Amino acid sequence: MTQAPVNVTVTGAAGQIGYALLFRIASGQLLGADTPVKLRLLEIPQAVKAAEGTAMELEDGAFPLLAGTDIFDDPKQAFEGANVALLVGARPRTKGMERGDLLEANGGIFKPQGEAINAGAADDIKVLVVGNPANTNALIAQSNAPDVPAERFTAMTRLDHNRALAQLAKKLGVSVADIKKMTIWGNHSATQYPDLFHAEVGGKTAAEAVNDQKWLEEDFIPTVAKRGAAIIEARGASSAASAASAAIDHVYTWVNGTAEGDWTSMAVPSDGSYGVPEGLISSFPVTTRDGKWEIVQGLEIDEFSRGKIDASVAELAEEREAVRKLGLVG
Ligand SMILES: NC(=O)C1=CN([C@@H]2O[C@H](COP(=O)(O)OP(=O)(O)OC[C@H]3O[C@@H](n4cnc5c(N)ncnc54)[C@H](O)[C@@H]3O)[C@@H](O)[C@H]2O)C=CC1
Ligand SMILES: O=C([O-])CC(=O)C(=O)O
Repeated sequence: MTQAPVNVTVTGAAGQIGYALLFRIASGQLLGADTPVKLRLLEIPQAVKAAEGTAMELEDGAFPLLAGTDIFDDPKQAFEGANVALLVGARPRTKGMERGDLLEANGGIFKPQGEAINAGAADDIKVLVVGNPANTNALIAQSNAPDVPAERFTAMTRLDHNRALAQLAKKLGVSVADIKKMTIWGNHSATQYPDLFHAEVGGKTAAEAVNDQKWLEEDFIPTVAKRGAAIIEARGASSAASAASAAIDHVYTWVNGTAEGDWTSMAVPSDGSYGVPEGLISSFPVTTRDGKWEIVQGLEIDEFSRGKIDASVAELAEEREAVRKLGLVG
């Protein structure tokens, strides 16, 4: 271990995603097998004891890369010196709810956390928001951290991206590793648009390889977009291990780069690309390199895709209006 440990702050550490996530971070899967990490866990006071139990188990894992675990119930302390922040802590939805129904309950969590990041995080801070509604919560945190470059705030659509890879691989009888350039556009909600017109499989676009517009429209898109609800229906609780796995993938790719000839999906602050209003945190195809992301430019968007992207972006604009009214963003 030659390098100084990277401070990783995880909120909602005693929750179900936290339980699946922390051990993978400690084992080196978030940042790489050569990077020691120091965990800073944030919980609400009532859940600190449970977080302490998880910290005991982390200790019992004897992870060579884990340089220590500290637990806080104060965001200011938890984000002090943070290099990476995973904002997971929020109420999950239950059967019959849409993620947007959580806006009021969860929105209030992300304003003080944005302020705490602004006040004390390290200069190279990278933030991933997982707590729902993830895109708009990321917008709230970002708007309350005016001294941190906006591009350091991202939200998670990697789980949707992974779901899209898995569904397509199953349909075509190929491995997920054979699929490149998958894109999720828009909001992490039922309006998201998983795009098969730019994804590639065996030298063709995925849409050509599937050659079945009815499946694409009536099966693939709704299956991916409503997978979270299907998991809640089956498990009685929302996705946890797959969400933790996607959070690991998101940060690992951000830090370590996308492969040549491929890209990933991340919800990032729009610069106006593809007609998405500036400032909305919307999912795009992105490449990453040297710890920075860039929106893939120049893709042709046909009428079908345009309609789908616009619908999801309109929902993001509505969510922004709603949190403006609640005084959570300027
Ligand atoms: N973006 C995505 O793809 C996904 C997002 N999610 C979302 O992630 C969030 C967490 O899900 P779970 O771990 O299943 O929920 P959970 O209820 O098991 O755990 C949430 C934890 O957050 C803590 N918490 C609440 N307010 C907090 C605050 N202000 N500061 C720190 N911690 C706080 C709670 O005490 C609890 O321990 C939910 O909003 C869920 O909808 C879940 C799956 C996928
Ligand atoms: O659906 C939910 O509420 C949890 C989530 O975000 C997902 O599984 O994609």
